[in-house]
Amino acid sequence: MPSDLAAVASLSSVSKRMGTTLALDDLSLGIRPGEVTALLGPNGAGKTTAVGVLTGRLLPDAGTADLFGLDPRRPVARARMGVMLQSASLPDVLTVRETIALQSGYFMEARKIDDTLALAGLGELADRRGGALSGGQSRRLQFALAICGRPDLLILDEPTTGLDAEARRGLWTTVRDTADDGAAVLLTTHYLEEAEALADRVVVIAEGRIVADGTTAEIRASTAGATIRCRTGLPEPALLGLPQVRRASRSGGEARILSGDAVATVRALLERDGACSDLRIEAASLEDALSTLTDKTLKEAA
Ligand SMILES: Nc1ncnc2c1ncn2[C@@H]1O[C@H](COP(=O)(O)OP(=O)(O)OP(=O)(O)O)[C@@H](O)[C@H]1O
Repeated sequence: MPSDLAAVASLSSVSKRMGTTLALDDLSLGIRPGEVTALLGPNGAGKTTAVGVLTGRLLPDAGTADLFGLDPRRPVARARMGVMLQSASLPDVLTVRETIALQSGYFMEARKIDDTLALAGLGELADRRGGALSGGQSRRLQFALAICGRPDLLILDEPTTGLDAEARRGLWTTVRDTADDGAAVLLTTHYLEEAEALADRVVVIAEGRIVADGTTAEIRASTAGATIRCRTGLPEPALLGLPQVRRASRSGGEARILSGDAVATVRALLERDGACSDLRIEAASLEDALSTLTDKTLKEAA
């Protein structure tokens, strides 16, 4: 449920250079309680860097980061946060239960170990040693470590990469429940279905800047358009030349056209190819909306 409460963590006009790349460019973002915020963007957009600054792992070159009103490097602020990064080393020799018990010991109000095991889908693996876990099972253990302390802020960097469909759905349920219980959740993801299923709010970034911020429906509407599919003999450049076309691709005999005005595009398409068949028009998907948004940024920057 979206909240009007003040942000528990925020970046204010943060810029951060990583090597030669300006990974964050004057970026401001607040994460609110009771809300799942999804950070979406293409590879290299700056998502992990934003998480790094928010969690105190990276220092901003300019601007400020704030975690529960404190510097994110302060242990007292970090104690209220659960984090699952893209990679983490887990103890090889401890069992899953022992690793969770060790981490839970740092928190005053940790969940019961059996509850954490169940929430992360690890009940049957409780006695397996860390070194014997598969990739997906290790991800589940990292998730367990992020949630075991009942954090007020849960940060998940691409949490479901490598998880099977059942584990992914289980994680979504726990993440949703965590936000419904009042915690703030920030997750980065490449999976649009994940943002659609989970997020109250989607923040799209490209080249270190925010290019859209709203619900998934708002983001789709902000690039209002339609996807046209049909069988046509027209080559890609001819499709791109039709009125209002933002992008076009062909696969086999089928063309897929993203248009800002489906009627104008289809009218011209039928004029140019009378043999066009199997014509279907759908509302643009979130994926189409995102590529339009991030493409636009790249073009404006060029
Ligand atoms: N340690 C580093 N040294 C040099 N450049 C870096 C470093 N870390 C990140 N970068 C660059 O900073 C930019 C932002 O990277 P970041 O990892 O934040 O992107 P991302 O949105 O998380 O990408 P992905 O979706 O691929 O995980 C990229 O161009 C990346 O190459």
